[in-house]
Amino acid sequence: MSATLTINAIDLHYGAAQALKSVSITCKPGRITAVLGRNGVGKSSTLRAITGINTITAGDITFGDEVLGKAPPYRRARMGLGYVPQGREIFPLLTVRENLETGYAGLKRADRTIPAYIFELFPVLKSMLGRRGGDLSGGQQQQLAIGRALVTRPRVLVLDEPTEGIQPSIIKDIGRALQFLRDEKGMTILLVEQFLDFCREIADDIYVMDRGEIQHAGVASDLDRPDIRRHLMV
Ligand SMILES: Nc1ncnc2c1ncn2[C@@H]1O[C@H](COP(=O)(O)OP(=O)(O)OP(=O)(O)O)[C@@H](O)[C@H]1O
Repeated sequence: MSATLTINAIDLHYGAAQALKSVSITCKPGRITAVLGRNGVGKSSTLRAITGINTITAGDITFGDEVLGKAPPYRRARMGLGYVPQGREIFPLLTVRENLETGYAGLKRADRTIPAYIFELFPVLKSMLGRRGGDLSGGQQQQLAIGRALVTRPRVLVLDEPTEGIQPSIIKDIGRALQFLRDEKGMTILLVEQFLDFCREIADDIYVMDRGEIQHAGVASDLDRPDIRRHLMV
């Protein structure tokens, strides 16, 4: 069921400005891959290229043995790409249940249920099903955004800075949830992060970006190396 996500030498431009230069990343099933780097180095652009929100100008992205090509975001979601955007983008006026149900759009009628394991990972969502999304704390909204992505039955889960602005106890819950998805569901997980300790703890493979390029590809323990940390210092 799971699939390898391969980003192969992609470029991305905003007008004349080049944001990504020949970026290559391989995300394997049952592993957590983290992309690290300072503000503005191209991390979110990489994720938006994967989801199809932004169009690449060179290279290709494959999902299993399918080339994504020009597939629009909704088709990528149907192929099994789950996305948790930066800033969460939950619907503030919809209830928690309705937010989760927005994940049904690409599913066959028979699959339109909320898998029970989502409430085991994030019990707060069950107790707040009738509350409006906008009434939740930032951390609860992040759990909701992850839950909504899981409703779509992803094979690959892509998360943009899931710990940003979140309190430590909820960061721990999110870390445990990602480890569960990796270990028990064999999911392919790619996350962009600036929080090094979080990556050191839960990531398997890491990529360090600087100025639109991958500067280092390795394993999480490389984050202890001074030459790698140098790329990450503000
Ligand atoms: N829509 C856009 N139009 C023009 N330039 C953009 C756009 N989005 C991003 N950029 C530029 O592209 C570069 C990479 O931005 P990107 O958001 O991918 O970086 P990032 O590493 O995710 O940073 P952050 O952590 O701040 O989100 C930056 O120079 C940024 O200013």
